[in-house]
Amino acid sequence: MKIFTARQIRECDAFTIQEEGITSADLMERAANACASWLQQHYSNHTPVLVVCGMGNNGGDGLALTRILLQQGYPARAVVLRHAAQFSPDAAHNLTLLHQLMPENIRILEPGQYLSTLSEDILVIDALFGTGLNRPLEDWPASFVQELNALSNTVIAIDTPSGLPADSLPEPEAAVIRAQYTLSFQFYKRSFLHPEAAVHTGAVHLLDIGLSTQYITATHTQYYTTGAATAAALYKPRNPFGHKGSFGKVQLVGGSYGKMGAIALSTRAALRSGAGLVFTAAPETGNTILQVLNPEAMFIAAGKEVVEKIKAEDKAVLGIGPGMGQAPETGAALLRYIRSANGSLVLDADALNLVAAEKDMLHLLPAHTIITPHPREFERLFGKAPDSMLQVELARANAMKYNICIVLKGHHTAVVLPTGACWYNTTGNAGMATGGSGDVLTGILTALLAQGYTPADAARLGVYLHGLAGDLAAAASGQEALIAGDLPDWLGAAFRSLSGDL
Ligand SMILES: NC(=O)C1=CN([C@@H]2O[C@H](COP(=O)(O)OP(=O)(O)OC[C@H]3O[C@@H](n4cnc5c(N)ncnc54)[C@H](OP(=O)(O)O)[C@@H]3O)[C@@H](O)[C@H]2O)[C@H](O)CC1
Ligand SMILES: [K+]
Repeated sequence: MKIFTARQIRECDAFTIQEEGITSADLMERAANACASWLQQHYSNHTPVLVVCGMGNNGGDGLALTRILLQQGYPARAVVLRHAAQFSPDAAHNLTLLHQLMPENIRILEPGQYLSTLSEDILVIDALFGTGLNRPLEDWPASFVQELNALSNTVIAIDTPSGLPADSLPEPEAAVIRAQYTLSFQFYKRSFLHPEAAVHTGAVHLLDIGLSTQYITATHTQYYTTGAATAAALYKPRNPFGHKGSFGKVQLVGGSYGKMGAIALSTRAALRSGAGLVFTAAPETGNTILQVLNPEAMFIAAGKEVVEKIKAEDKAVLGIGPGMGQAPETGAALLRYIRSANGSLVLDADALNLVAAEKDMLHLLPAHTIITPHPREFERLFGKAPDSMLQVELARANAMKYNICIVLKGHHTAVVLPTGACWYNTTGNAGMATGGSGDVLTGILTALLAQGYTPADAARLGVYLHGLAGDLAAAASGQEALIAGDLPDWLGAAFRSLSGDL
């Protein structure tokens, strides 16, 4: 799904209005009705609702919503902050309609006025500012938001939590609503996909308000989300006439004293991701444990106690790094391999730390190599960024510079392609923030490459499947109990969901 900027969303609104021959007030009515339906599904009409409105169109949505809720029997009230000289035309129109229906349920707050005490059972709807926010909140609106945040009431934000920009991240101390839910129209706003915003958005629900598909299809963006539809489109069902030679050869390289488990996890994940043949290349000391853990995989001695040589089996796709350690012999072996490599390749963990220590290696990476850093490994490779969105921008610059795919791991892992396109993943949960999760991802990605997926497709599909396996595992055993070893066991169900078979 495409992610648009606030400016593009405004254009999309205008395009839709023109295309359908409707008024902007009609579109606002549609938006307010979508919110009302969501609320109806989740809260009975005995729930007291306070809609806190601004004077722009976000406030207009809030005023229209108050009217619709009143018509549905909710005890709903609106307060409007007089933060500007005038209302937007559609907000003014909806203020009039609400006034005609229930004038006593509207209160206008003048600058410096705050809500007096609010009973805890009141559901607060935040319709102060949406995508029209054009600067950080200051003075009265800022302290008003801080005051709302201090209450224990449930807060539901309309379109965006007020104070949160759509296309950038706020300063850490900025006044931004903390909502339990955000009901956002049609699109993710880019900021929602970054961890700094999660505390403000709460759970995000996208409400379809029928914006123009023609505009959406024709409009360029470099930012996307990978959801179920994208993943299903990327998936290539297994050829029923295939044999083990048809599904590729995976060779996972890594392991060292005390870290054989990492490469064992990658191996298991590759086995569960459809690879025809899987080899584990690890130090000899790991032979017994690795063969016992994954009897389906073949063992290759890559050194005595540490990885000293990396040699690809015929036509194998390599995934290098899990548990590999950073011994000098290992670094030298990696450099030798990368100098000669020309096929698909995944680099993770210690392989990335070795590259970070010898940055010239970045220039030697075969085209479209997939690297899978977590934010700290990323920092060692490419330097620091002030926030996670600027870190993605740094990733885009480096993916284009080195012609590689960067899988920047996080809450919404960003898959950054050599074209500069960035795909935010939408599966996964905090239970997966546990040792070994990344090793599993390396196995999945390498197995998909071996089966002929392009690096861009393998990266997006692999990250999605990894997160979905985590979601299924967490649904079964809870996030706390989730361990990386559970993930390969849920890959089968994750794959099946791609063909609608779940
Ligand atoms: N996306 C859709 O499909 C639809 C969206 N709708 C809703 O419209 C808003 C966007 O409405 P817009 O009028 O463009 O903007 P806002 O209501 O978010 O805010 C504009 C007003 O806020 C003032 N402003 C902006 N920043 C600040 C600030 N930091 N402090 C104080 N005041 C601020 C601005 O005044 P200026 O001083 O800048 O002139 C405006 O008064 C979108 O989010 C949806 O909720 C439509 O209803 C339908 C479809
Ligand atoms: K809002």
